[in-house]
Amino acid sequence: MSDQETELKLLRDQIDSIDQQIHTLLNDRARCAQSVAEVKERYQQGDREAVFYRPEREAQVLRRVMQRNQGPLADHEVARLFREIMSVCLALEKPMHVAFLGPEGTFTQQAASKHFGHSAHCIPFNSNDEVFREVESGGAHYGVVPIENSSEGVVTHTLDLFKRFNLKICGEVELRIHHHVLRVGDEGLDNIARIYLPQQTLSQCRSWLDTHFLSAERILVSSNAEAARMAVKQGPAAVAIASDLVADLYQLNIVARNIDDQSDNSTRYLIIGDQDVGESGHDKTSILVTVPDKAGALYELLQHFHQHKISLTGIETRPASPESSHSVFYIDFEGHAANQHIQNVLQELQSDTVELKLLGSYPVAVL
Ligand SMILES: C=C(O[C@@H]1C=C(C(=O)O)C=C[C@H]1O)C(=O)O
Repeated sequence: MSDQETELKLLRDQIDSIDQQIHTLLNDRARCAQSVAEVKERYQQGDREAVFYRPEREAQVLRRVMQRNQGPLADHEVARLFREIMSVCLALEKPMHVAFLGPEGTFTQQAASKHFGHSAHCIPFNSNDEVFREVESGGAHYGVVPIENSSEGVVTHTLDLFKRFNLKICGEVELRIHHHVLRVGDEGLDNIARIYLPQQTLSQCRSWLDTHFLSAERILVSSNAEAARMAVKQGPAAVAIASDLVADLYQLNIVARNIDDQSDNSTRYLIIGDQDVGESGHDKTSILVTVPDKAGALYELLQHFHQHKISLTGIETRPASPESSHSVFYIDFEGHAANQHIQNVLQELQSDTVELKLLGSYPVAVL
């Protein structure tokens, strides 16, 4: 055996022994999760199913993993591993069904996998309305819907769905968005006649497309996956703008990478469900408030937050309805509704508003 082989053998024996320990520990952890499930079921009252998924606990586990990490593995890499470990443990307790805006390969699907890990069963739906409906009817445990993109702003349609459906926000997840140019064949960026892409992709990559392909025809489609389907169907004259995942799914070549106008382009998604989430120690609360359309209404609303020193993380105005004399504000702020000072502000807001809908308190995104 050469010196190199001897040294490698020693190290690989060490790795084998560590793997064996990790393996035993993983199954020990899985057994604990099974016992946790038994306890949850034993204490469940009424005929509702026990709540197995606990976002606040998962956020705490992930935060602790990142805090205690000493390397050489990067914080987000160890957290990603633990994310998957919790995903398999939860699946052992109860397989989670998660609805997302499809088709297969959307950024929303990536967000769902990032949040729940790969052991959750993610099911595509044709619209965000259908995702809300599926969760409300109990067909899926949770849903994942886009709420805000760093370059495009808030997805107002999602906000409006919270008025129509009685669902809670159980979590949030942020996803870095990377768009690429996908194509059949190896012609690089030459001879492109048509570009298939959805509207939101055009908004996020417009300057790059104007600089590189001003003359190519732009054809708007319903999703990045649909763009890829068209690029496959039409051959090398057509390209799709989509993600790595879509490139893999449709076996297209990536001929230009990361064409997003904002290098840190990211989208925030909300996890919707029918569950009140406990405190994780670093939480956010979202509310919908309806106020009369009068001068100073927003000022009065915001004063309550100012007085209680509560930081707002987002505020968006939505029209109540065309004939209404009310405005609706969607407000996100730091803190959990179980905290006394948040309860105080909610009470004050209640007496100042026509309607206050508490959409939920949930852990601030960890990954
Ligand atoms: C084990 C539990 O159930 C689930 C699995 C978790 C885990 O694997 O750590 C954490 C929270 C829950 O989503 C628990 O509630 O503690």
